[in-house]
Amino acid sequence: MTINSQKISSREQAEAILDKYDYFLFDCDGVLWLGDHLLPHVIETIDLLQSKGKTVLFVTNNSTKCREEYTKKFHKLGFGSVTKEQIVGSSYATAVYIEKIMKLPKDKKIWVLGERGIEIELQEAGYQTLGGTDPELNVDSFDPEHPYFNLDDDVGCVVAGLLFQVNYLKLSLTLQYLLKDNKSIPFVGTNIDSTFPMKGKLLMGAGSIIESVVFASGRQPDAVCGKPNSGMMNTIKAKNEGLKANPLKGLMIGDRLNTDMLFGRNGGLDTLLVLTGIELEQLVSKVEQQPTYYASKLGVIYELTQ
Ligand SMILES: C[C@H](OP(=O)(O)O)C(=O)O
Ligand SMILES: [Mg+2]
Repeated sequence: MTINSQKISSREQAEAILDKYDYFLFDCDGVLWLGDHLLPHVIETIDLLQSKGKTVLFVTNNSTKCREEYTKKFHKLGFGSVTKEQIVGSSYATAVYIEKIMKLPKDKKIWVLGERGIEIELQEAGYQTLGGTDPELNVDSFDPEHPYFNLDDDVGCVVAGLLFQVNYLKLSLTLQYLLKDNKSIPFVGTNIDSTFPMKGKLLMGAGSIIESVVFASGRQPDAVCGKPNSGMMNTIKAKNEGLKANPLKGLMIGDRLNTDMLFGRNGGLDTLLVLTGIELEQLVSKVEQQPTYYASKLGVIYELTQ
């Protein structure tokens, strides 16, 4: 297959990108950073865009942090001016979905298989969460008599996402709620990423955690809210009228084809794949739907324009 995607490797190409787009949507893991390791010249690239008056948004599928915690991470890593309003995470997208689309009544509780980010966003939306990071669940040995096995009849939704503190009890309790009431409690996933990029390694992604309870319960999630779900794009467009009116003024930058690139394309935006995370250059020519552009890393936009 031929490559239709344009590789960003000259000053003219980088400047053309700066001229053409008003909205820059950035994926985070694999684009800006790998864990706490900042990728080269990303701060300079973001500063360059902001100095030109571009709208810069951060759209991450990583549900382990809420928007508030991401703001702190941005500041700690040296992105001085980033605000909570610029961040859209899959944990926030999940809370928006449950509140606005599913319209789960606020007196219902939500069982969480995941980290703090999910709990905080759901609590900010007005829901009481169960499970999640409750220290009661961090046990070394499995006890089928654990009090949590007295299932709470007020649980009206199960949310599953990326979990670092995985254990048998948390997975088995999630299974109980997925099977409860003839499998009728709504089941929502944060995102489908099979893997998670860490410096030089591929780790387990949220999708792989979710798949374990999918397999055990024989159920598929009723919704998965992160990229490429269009609900997340609609949330962004609702707050950015110019992007809604003219999606081609937007560029989605990411490191994964089946989430970031699909999300941008489905939203009507152009796309830029960077090769610092999940995908390798050889793949660009092999996929049917190629990104509009690709680049070795995000920082080339800054480097080529200096
Ligand atoms: C890796 C991904 O985060 P993102 O790349 O969307 O920031 C995820 O947490 O599954
Ligand atoms: Mg990524």
